[in-house]
Amino acid sequence: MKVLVLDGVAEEGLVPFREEPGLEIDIKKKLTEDELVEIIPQYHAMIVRSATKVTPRVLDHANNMIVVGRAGVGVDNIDLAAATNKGVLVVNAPDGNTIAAAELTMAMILGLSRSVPQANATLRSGKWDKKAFMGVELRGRTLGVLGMGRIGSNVAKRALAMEMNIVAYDPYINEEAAAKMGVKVLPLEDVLKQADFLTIHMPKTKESYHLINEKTIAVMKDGVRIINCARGGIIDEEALYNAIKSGKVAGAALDVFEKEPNTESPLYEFNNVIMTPHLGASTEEAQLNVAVDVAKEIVAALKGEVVKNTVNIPSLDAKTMAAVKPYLDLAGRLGNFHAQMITGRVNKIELIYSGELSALEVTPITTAFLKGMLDPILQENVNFVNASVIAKNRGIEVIQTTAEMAKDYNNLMTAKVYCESGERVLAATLLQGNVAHLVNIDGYRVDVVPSGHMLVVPHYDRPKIIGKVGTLIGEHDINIAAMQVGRKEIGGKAVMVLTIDDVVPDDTLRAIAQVDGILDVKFVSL
Ligand SMILES: NC(=O)C1=CN([C@@H]2O[C@H](COP(=O)(O)OP(=O)(O)OC[C@H]3O[C@@H](n4cnc5c(N)ncnc54)[C@H](O)[C@@H]3O)[C@@H](O)[C@H]2O)C=CC1
Ligand SMILES: O=C(O)CCC(=O)C(=O)O
Repeated sequence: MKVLVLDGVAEEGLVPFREEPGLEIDIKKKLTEDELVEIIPQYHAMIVRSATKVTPRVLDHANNMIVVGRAGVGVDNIDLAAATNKGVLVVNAPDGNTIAAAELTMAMILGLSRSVPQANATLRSGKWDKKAFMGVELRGRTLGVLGMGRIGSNVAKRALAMEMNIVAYDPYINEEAAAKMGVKVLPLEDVLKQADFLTIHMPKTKESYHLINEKTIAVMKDGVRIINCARGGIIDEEALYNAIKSGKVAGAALDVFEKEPNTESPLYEFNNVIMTPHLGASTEEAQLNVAVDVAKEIVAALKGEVVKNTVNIPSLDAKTMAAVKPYLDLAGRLGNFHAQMITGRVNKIELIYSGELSALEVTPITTAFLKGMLDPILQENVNFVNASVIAKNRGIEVIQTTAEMAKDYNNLMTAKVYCESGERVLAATLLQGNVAHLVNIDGYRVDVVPSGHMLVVPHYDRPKIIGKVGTLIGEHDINIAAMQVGRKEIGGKAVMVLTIDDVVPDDTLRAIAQVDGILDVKFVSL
């Protein structure tokens, strides 16, 4: 398999690739979208930092791509919807550069409070100008933190050591944990009102785009200083320009910009604005950390192992993964079995998880069912990443419910598929040794290991029918390995499941279907 490494990801961090036999690494600096589109089909994985834009067009050509890794936190340069649709897993390395970004933020806060870069520049131009650089102390001043995640909380911790008061806004934060740290969580407006320094540490999303704008700046204290080491676009740069010009904002420190690279901006006009070229993660330690972390994740993804930091599918910890893993195979088989039993458009899928299963994280099991069912039906590549999206895009309603009791079983997965030709129900359980057993077909009890070639034959429960089917199969030299009949009442409808050693030719299937008393015949191969 081939891995493409872009954007100057630290080469010394790529050890996990070099230790993996059969992986080839291509390291390239910067490619245009056209260049990327041309070479991308040959790669199975790719690592980027923030410079490369992984656009829908790039992904559209990434026909062998399994995983895209971001050596860092922010994945706003990767089109997640396009990656998911294409079935490409996106992983990041969210922990490795936290301290680097938090320390740059502290440098920005201190730089703003004491005008270090400006004083340095003035001195170098030959002026000993003490009067121009009267600073302010941080001790006793209030730092407003917007976004109290990994970086925000590390900034708060460091600012507390500088005896600042910390107020924070984060709608998704655990207030108790923040309070224990000595941070007061407040509504946005209160944080804006109280902050002497305001620092941003949230992702750029629809909600956070231009969160700092003319209106929110108007709420802030006169003389506030604003720091953004998170993402460009969270601050409306025009509104910031006007607020600095009017003196409302006493200073700003920006590591990130709405458009990057950014070498020209009206903000360059002001001496009280400090700007750095997206250096938050640029420490030797952070770059080594993120490269190692993302390379490990990519190796795991390529080997089909548990991946921790998935961005476009929910990640599972090792314990949860171990619990659900045997059911993924069962669900995949059940889905695939269904795909071969139904005819016509599927409208709705209802999955009921009973018994022990009801206590598990069942969403990945649902995904495994969808993959098992949709993969044989659709032309497009269906995998764990895109199975749910594909179902949704095709208007298939997927309902998953749980029930504590599973009647006669410790665990039972029941899959009801509603399609144009009606409703079909299959139920399966895991018995000893984690072996999947199909235990119900359309309400008829059976006990079949869903594997290999099978014939499912609904029929009337009358003498000679089973014998005729056996004869027809035998005439084609096909050996029957096992047979099961499920019926609800004597002489009513029944279902026969034959496990056979070979593929049954179409003309034999037609001959079986014509036997008097046979209602249908389906050949299922797993
Ligand atoms: N300048 C640079 O080189 C670097 C920038 N970053 C950026 O810093 C940001 C924060 O990174 P981490 O702390 O690692 O992420 P994180 O995911 O640990 O924390 C983000 C926090 O923001 C909160 N949040 C999300 N939407 C919000 C909203 N609308 N309002 C208020 N809070 C909101 C979340 O609840 C979370 O607690 C990211 O945008 C990341 O891309 C990260 C590393 C380096
Ligand atoms: O890779 C970098 O230099 C930037 C890191 C960053 O912005 C992030 O991790 O979100």
